[in-house]
Amino acid sequence: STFYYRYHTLEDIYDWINRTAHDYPDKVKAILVGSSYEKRPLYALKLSLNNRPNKKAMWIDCGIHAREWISPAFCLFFVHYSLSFYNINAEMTQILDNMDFYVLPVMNPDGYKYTWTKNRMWRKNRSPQKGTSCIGVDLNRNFDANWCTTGASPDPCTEIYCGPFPESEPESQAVANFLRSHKESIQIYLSIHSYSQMLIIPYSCTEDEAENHSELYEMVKTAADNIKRYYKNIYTYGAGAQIIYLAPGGSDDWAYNLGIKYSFTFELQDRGKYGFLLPPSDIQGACNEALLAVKTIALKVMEKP
Ligand SMILES: Nc1ncc(C[C@H](C[SeH])C(=O)O)cc1Cl
Ligand SMILES: [Zn+2]
Ligand SMILES: [Zn+2]
Ligand SMILES: [Zn+2]
Ligand SMILES: [Zn+2]
Repeated sequence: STFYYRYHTLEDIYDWINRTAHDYPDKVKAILVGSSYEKRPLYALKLSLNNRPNKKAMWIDCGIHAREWISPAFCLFFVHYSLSFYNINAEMTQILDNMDFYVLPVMNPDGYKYTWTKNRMWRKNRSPQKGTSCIGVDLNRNFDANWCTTGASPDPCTEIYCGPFPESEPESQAVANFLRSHKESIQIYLSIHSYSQMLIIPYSCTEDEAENHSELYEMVKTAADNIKRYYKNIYTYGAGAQIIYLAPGGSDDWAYNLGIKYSFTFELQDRGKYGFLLPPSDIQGACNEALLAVKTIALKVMEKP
């Protein structure tokens, strides 16, 4: 169906979440992990296609930044692909027999709604701030990882506002709480963003190297090589502070420091031609590329002794 190759309103995504959980009651569970500032629910879908007990899990969040519409599109695509190709695609079957997935399709629903109704280029959440009419916190500067140092701003009127304190926002707090309470089973963290076609590993919040840097680097290099080989598209890869910018308070760095040693941020298509306004005709290609990177990383982690 063409459903997965179009962008969807927040309401349609909520309907899709409920329908998917309803249609696959023994494989998919909708977990309410929290709510947004404007009291919209934050649902994560737990995919468990093989009822082998105590499987490790991968966490994937989408839509932390409102204008990055390809991100939620990938989360929907990924859930659909997993359910449709289990016992059909060998690699996906191997992964799903070994690993559960937690997929949070829209981490910033208030912001996402706002991009459909008021301002397509909105990035932050929609929480009002004291002493100013400026709205919103950059949720990817609100996590407790070198919080609000160079690369974030204490000014609520900027796009990279870190918030009044770490985890000040209901959305970042919900994700941090869930990861804290599931850190024994969640082995891989992945946050989906756009644009610029990058596969980012820790750290972004400091120039220091992550302790398993060479292992993480090898994983994203292999993933980027696969994307080049199968889809003729170029993704750059490496530590955030090296390849994009020094920036603190990101979810991937925080998850890494929590102990989730396989932590990644993907920046999907494109490289600037359309940027955040990636046309629906490019959704399929962007999602296929991201899926290949997810498979590459999942298989590498499974191979680890
Ligand atoms: N830890 C991080 N990982 C990735 C990024 C890049 C995204 C790209 Se939109 C951002 O700027 O929030 C930023 C940070 Cl702070
Ligand atoms: Zn029913
Ligand atoms: Zn739980
Ligand atoms: Zn982003
Ligand atoms: Zn981005």
